[in-house]
Amino acid sequence: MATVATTGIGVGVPKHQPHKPKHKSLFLGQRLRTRLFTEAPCSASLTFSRKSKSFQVFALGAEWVDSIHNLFVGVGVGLPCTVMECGDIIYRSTLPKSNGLTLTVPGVVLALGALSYLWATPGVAPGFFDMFVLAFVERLFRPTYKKDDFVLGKKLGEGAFGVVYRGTLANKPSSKEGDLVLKKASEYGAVEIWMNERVRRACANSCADFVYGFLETSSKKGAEYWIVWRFEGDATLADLVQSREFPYNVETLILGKIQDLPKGLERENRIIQTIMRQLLFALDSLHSTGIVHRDIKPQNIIFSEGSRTFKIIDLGAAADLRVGINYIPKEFLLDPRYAAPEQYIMSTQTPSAPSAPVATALSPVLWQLNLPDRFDIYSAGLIFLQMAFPSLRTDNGLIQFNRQLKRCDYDLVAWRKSVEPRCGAELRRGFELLDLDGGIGWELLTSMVRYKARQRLSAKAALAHPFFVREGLLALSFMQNLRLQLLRATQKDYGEAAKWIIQLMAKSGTEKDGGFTEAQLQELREIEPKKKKKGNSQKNPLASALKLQRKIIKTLNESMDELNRRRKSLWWSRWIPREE
Ligand SMILES: Nc1ncnc2c1ncn2[C@@H]1O[C@H](COP(=O)(O)OP(=O)(O)OP(=O)(O)O)[C@@H](O)[C@H]1O
Repeated sequence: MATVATTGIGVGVPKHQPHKPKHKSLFLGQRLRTRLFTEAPCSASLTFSRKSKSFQVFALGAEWVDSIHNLFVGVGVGLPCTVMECGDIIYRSTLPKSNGLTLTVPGVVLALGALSYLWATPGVAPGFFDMFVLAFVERLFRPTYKKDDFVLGKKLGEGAFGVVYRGTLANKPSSKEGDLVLKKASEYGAVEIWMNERVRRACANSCADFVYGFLETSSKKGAEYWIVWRFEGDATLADLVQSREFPYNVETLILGKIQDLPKGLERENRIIQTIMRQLLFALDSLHSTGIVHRDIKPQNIIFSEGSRTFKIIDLGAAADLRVGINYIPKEFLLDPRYAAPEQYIMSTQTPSAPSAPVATALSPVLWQLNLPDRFDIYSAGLIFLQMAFPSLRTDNGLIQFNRQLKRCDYDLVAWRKSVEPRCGAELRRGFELLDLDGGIGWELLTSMVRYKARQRLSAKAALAHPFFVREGLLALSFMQNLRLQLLRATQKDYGEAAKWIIQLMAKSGTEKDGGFTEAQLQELREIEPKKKKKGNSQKNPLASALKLQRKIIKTLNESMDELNRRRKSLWWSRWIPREE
């Protein structure tokens, strides 16, 4: 029996027929059957007459299996006979022998396209595997805890959403394993537990070592989330940066000893490079799994004494864009000192994430449209600046810098031009540090701190930047130079090009042929920003209608957001363990 597989695009008689039937009626019958076999997406045994009836029943049943088979084999892109050997359906001996899969170029391209979509950031396929296999297995094997298993110690910090304590396991008070950090959190604790669980499975080394999280409800205190980590160390990057010894104090921590090198810019630059590399590495791992932190600042970067690296803490404001958790385009919980100018990680035009499977399926598209990871990159860039310029390490210094940068339209080069001629010794030293090795540090910094998210480097691209290659700009190899050129090319904003094309379209439009004429485009432009003018809406009924329409859409969006938020908080918070 020969197997024929089609998607049903091709219809009709096979292209080559070495043996035509002698009778017309027989020929028509043959056409009908060919049609049937080629139009239905099925595997068919091309046997004659009586058998074909029983085959039709089988064909319906096998339809699903075959549609998947067809997708990957790629048959059906074109007419049937262009993608399969048809042979002659009357003389079975001329039919090709079944030889399993027939690979075609369009089929391979289609399959590769589908695979790369499924694996593109934030990763649809790894997401399904993580949620339905890894999470499940983890739940079966991990130890569970309840509040009474812990003894609370010294308070380490108190934020708007929780209190953090040092603590120990009640049954192992003096062991290293018992050295813990516990956070008692409000409703945002649920998000933090979700993010920590995701991170533990996807990139455990990037964030503080998460132990367990659970919900405790009591009639007295109501609902409380408890989140438990291993104690990583005493110092955050904020503590270390504030020291007069910075960056030499970090060198001792990372290497465990003092280097036998003279103190100076070169050595400081190396230490800052190491800190930035570790921070970007942690960010890259987070972003690759679809999580955007949204609160990157020195206070949330802890030095892990065990691994001698910097790790990220406090995932309470993070958004998981793989499944849409904590992603509400118009809502933000930001530290204004480190927040990127856009304030939102997703365009406010993007509706809130729909149900989890839909959000997951669309996540690569939304990620590419918004590049939400660039929000964290801006914050990391500010940390780089603070490390280079001691005067920006205080709150006041940073706030003042942010004001100056805003005045320069977030253009670091313009900021430098405005402050450098009259700057003091400290600021000058910072510029000198960044100008080492042909200014490669400054180049990286200006690629991270930019107004437009799309123009900022991703964490992965930043890690590939020549700043992290020891030789510096002048000693760059051909390949490194090529990589730098590529980085610069990908940083370019193509928004202007898009505007130019629209403009061109507008110019080519005429009243007769359709398209926008320049005059119409001008009209549209006038409706846009000047609608705030008094009395303008009365004069322009179209503008009033647009305003009303926008208001309705806004209200609808807000209600949908609210509904989504409620629905979302239902499905995933079921995964958070509760104290029995
Ligand atoms: N795993 C850890 N190991 C050691 N110390 C930790 C760990 N996690 C948190 N800390 C300490 O606890 C402090 C507060 O932690 P965290 O930032 O998570 O709490 P928070 O309530 O969100 O605080 P804030 O709102 O101020 O950011 C940190 O600054 C750090 O000093």
